Amino acid sequence: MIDIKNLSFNYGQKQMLFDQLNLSLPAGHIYGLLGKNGAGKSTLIKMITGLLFPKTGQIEVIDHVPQNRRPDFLQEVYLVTEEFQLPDMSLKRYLNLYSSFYPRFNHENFEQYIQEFQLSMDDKLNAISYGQKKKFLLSFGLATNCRLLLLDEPTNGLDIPSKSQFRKVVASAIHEERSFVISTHQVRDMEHLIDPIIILDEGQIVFFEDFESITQKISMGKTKELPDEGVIYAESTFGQYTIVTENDGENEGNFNLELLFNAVTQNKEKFYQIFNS
Ligand SMILES: Nc1ncnc2c1ncn2[C@@H]1O[C@H](COP(=O)(O)OP(=O)(O)OP(=O)(O)O)[C@@H](O)[C@H]1O
Repeated sequence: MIDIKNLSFNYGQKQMLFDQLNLSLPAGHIYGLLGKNGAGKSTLIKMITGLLFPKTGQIEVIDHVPQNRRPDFLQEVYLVTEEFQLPDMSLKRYLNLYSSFYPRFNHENFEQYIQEFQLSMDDKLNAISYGQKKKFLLSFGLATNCRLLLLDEPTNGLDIPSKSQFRKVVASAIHEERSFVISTHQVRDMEHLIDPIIILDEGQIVFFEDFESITQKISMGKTKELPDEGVIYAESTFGQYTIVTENDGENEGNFNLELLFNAVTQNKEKFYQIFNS
């Protein structure tokens, strides 16, 4: 669905943000795109949707070159950005105007989603809160039935109950012809939703693994004493250590996405070795 080859990109005269980046994302998954501030997640998403163009290399998305921005590409891609502006009109009017750009827009689903998020068709888009606007955009994006949905920090601004509603509606909307890419720092909101996990660091994809292979190859746990050997990464918290070790095959173990992210970004070579041996 997304094929990126040897992508290089920099803003203006700045140093390279991506240097020969390669990434291939088949359909049917909810990809989690993680990275530190400034790693380039939003930039990569903009390139996938054709809002920014590569300096060198190729990007192919749903058999299209995104930068051509052809209508038959745009009707298959929906991007919910972190910051956005909505026109001064009701949900109903917005729906009447914009749903026709998406040939498979499902009005019934849209109504289910906004009901789930406790919005009303008569709500005015400029008279609802940031979190409510976000819920509206998520509902609209999911209901487009487009093949690629990109969500940049989708749970920012959502209250606690809405985060689980978000997980529920997103999980219900994925199928094998569709892909979602979710870029986020809110890793706790995404546990058990995003799979595979992609980590972008210093211009490269440093980690790209599915949940099954992660839990097969590494385990996470707590201990009072740090073992002499076998620890890939450790964090000290409240008088004990949370550790990541190679899985010896006996451990079912807990899974903690935040710990995985910290471990990978601090010990890239070791993770590369474990997952590529
Ligand atoms: N319009 C721009 N002009 C110049 N530099 C930019 C522009 N937009 C982003 N950058 C720079 O590119 C780098 C990547 O930015 P980007 O927003 O893609 O990162 P990110 O991973 O999404 O960060 P965050 O997690 O903070 O949202 C940063 O160093 C940023 O300063």
